[in-house]
Amino acid sequence: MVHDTAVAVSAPGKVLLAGGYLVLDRDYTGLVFGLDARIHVTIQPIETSSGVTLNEIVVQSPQFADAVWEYGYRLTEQHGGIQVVQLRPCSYSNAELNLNRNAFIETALGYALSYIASASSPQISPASITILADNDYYSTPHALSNGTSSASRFHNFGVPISKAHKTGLGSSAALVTAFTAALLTYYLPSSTFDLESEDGKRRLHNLAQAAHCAAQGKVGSGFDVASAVYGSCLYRRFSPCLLSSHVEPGQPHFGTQLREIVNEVGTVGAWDHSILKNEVKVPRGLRLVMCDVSCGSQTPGMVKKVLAWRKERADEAAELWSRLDTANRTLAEELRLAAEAAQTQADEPYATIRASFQTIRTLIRQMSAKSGVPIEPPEQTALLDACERIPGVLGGVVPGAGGYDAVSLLIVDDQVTVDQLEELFASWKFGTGTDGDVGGGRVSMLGVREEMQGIKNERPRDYEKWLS
Ligand SMILES: Nc1ncnc2c1ncn2[C@@H]1O[C@H](COP(=O)(O)OP(=O)(O)OP(=O)(O)O)[C@@H](O)[C@H]1O
Ligand SMILES: C[C@@](O)(CCOP(=O)(O)O)CC(=O)O
Repeated sequence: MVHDTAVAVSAPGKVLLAGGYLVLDRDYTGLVFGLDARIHVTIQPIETSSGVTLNEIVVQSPQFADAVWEYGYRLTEQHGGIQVVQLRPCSYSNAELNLNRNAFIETALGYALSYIASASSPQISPASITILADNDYYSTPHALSNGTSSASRFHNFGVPISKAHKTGLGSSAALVTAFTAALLTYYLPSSTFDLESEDGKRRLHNLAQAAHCAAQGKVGSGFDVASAVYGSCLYRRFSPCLLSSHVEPGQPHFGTQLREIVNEVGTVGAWDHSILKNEVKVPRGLRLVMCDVSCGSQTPGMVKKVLAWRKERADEAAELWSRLDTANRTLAEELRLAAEAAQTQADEPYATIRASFQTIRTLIRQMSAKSGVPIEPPEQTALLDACERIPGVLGGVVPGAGGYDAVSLLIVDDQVTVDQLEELFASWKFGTGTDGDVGGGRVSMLGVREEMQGIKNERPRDYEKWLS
């Protein structure tokens, strides 16, 4: 049963097609595509038959086992914001509760409620929140991901989230962004917050970045949250110091400081990130494809190692990054020009796009060799080379941080090309990687493609079947 006041919001996943590592530095941009795998969040009042209301917010993710989190909340003194505390269902022991914490949900809830209390009213009514993730965020049975199955739109994975194999589409960023947007829309009057407005999106972006960084315990570039809000874009990061100027949640003044940071007023002032949406296009008749290389973990500490190389060999790194940045921006530009051209080039269609992919890959392999980090390891080189031999594949890269997790391809959007890729993957055996735990995995195409739109208001009734 969906309540009249219910709110539903969805946010897309991401792929950083070009600009991995460079985007950590404000001198460079990242070419990020939103993906049409979304995380959907619905929020509605808790119905109590007895009329007794408790200060409780229940969050559930019904596709997973043990995925119910109950929170109590209270307004702290001296503008410390709203403190949320996970409640322990009677049947749980303390040990079990520790296992069941969800840092992304808990942090996003604390940050959003603190902002709401400071920006509007500290009266927070009890609510029930349901999270639903499109199936491609996690490795699923083959039939599900290629859409040939009649299975549920939101597959029941039947395992705890920690046991589900992620495909790297940025579930935590899409979750934090959709979750924050749903809370702001539900609790704030529409005169104070409107998701459709530029100002609403900007405040959502700032708040979701703050919560996501706090939950993951580090300040990354934020390209994933940016694309969850804005969809595909050319992204330049915010200065990390913007988020180091507030006290911890619950401490005096946290609520006020958070509101000032999000609203870009007070001592911190305006955020300096940039989002260029019009610079990013995919020509008609082409599409992005994501391939899940389910064959082992990514080497931990890749970012640390690349940055250590950059520090140690500053001149070498600066020269390489400058060439890589030019190649990345050229790819974005070539895509945009081809998308805006009235007709495709007759003789050698998309030759410049193909060349851009090749340049990027060459430079990434140089960065891999110089830094000793397997960004495009030999196994991925072999896979990408094989994909690129298919005529309808214009090019491919190891996206984001690279490694052994995934490849992204730009292909001609036709069945022949998809069939040829499926055929290639059916017999492809991924080789053994350098860190010992990689090998023998299969490659599969996810059912996702690029998505231009970011955060979106949805109709709560569309999720009725999955709400308890
Ligand atoms: N459907 C979901 N329901 C509730 N929490 C989820 C859900 N999906 C992801 N999460 C939260 O996000 C965490 C995974 O986030 P993490 O940043 O490790 O991965 P990711 O964002 O998917 O990966 P990547 O950055 O490689 O794209 C989970 O441990 C869980 O806390
Ligand atoms: C290496 C980095 O630039 C990209 C990581 O991307 P992904 O999580 O592999 O999609 C890190 C960052 O931008 O925060």
